[in-house]
Amino acid sequence: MIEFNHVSKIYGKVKALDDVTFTVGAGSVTGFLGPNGAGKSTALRILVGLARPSSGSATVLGLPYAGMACPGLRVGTLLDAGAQHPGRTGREVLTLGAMALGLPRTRVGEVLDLVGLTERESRRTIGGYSLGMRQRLGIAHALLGEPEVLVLDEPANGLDPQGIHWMRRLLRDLADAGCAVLLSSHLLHEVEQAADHIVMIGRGRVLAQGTVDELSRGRGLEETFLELTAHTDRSPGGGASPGIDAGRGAA
Ligand SMILES: Nc1ncnc2c1ncn2[C@@H]1O[C@H](COP(=O)(O)OP(=O)(O)OP(=O)(O)O)[C@@H](O)[C@H]1O
Repeated sequence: MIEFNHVSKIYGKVKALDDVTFTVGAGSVTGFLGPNGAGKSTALRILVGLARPSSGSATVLGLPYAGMACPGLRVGTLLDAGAQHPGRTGREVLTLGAMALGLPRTRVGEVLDLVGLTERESRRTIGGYSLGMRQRLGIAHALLGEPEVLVLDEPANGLDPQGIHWMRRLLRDLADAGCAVLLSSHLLHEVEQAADHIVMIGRGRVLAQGTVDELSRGRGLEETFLELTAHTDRSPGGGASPGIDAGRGAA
């Protein structure tokens, strides 16, 4: 469904991604977990054709995203909920999206219901939306085409506890219906509760991957995450530790 095949990306002196290989299968919620600057957004941008890999390839449903006939119908994406036009109403954004995908306008009401935005909220301009409402709108937009694959970058940012619970349920239901969901986040507990598979990334490299149980190693995912990412900080003073087998788990 989603395949990263030895993807590397170099920006000047920064190796944002280094030989990243993993797969997200149908019917799975895969958490893409890593600290700030680990390379998560870069990987998702490459997946949906917004950036080119320096080497390797990323495909969705067996094809490069840019090579799909109408990717919006099969692949739902939410990369930056804050990037929506503040002067448009939520309903306008969704109506434009539905029209671009050749979908009936009735689909707008359906996705609004799915994400819990009311009719009244949908008629307000996005400039007045909370971040949580923008996230819901972004998810509604991603769901317009009833996609087989869903790619979400930090979708829980700004959601309150009820919102996070709702999103978890939604992603589970979508996966149970056969959707392949890739959920990028640096929020460990969000990913732990929403995902069945985890890919941990640090400093551009896959540090480990497997089921939540496999990576928890009987002591909790947080311990594994902290151990593997402790020395992968890209900020000043951070640096890779020779004690970490950065290739562990990479297929
Ligand atoms: N367009 C770019 N030009 C130069 N460097 C970039 C660019 N995009 C990303 N980088 C660098 O690549 C590295 C990975 O960044 P990326 O945004 O993919 O990480 P991330 O895991 O999504 O982080 P966060 O959780 O903070 O969003 C960082 O060192 C970042 O500064």
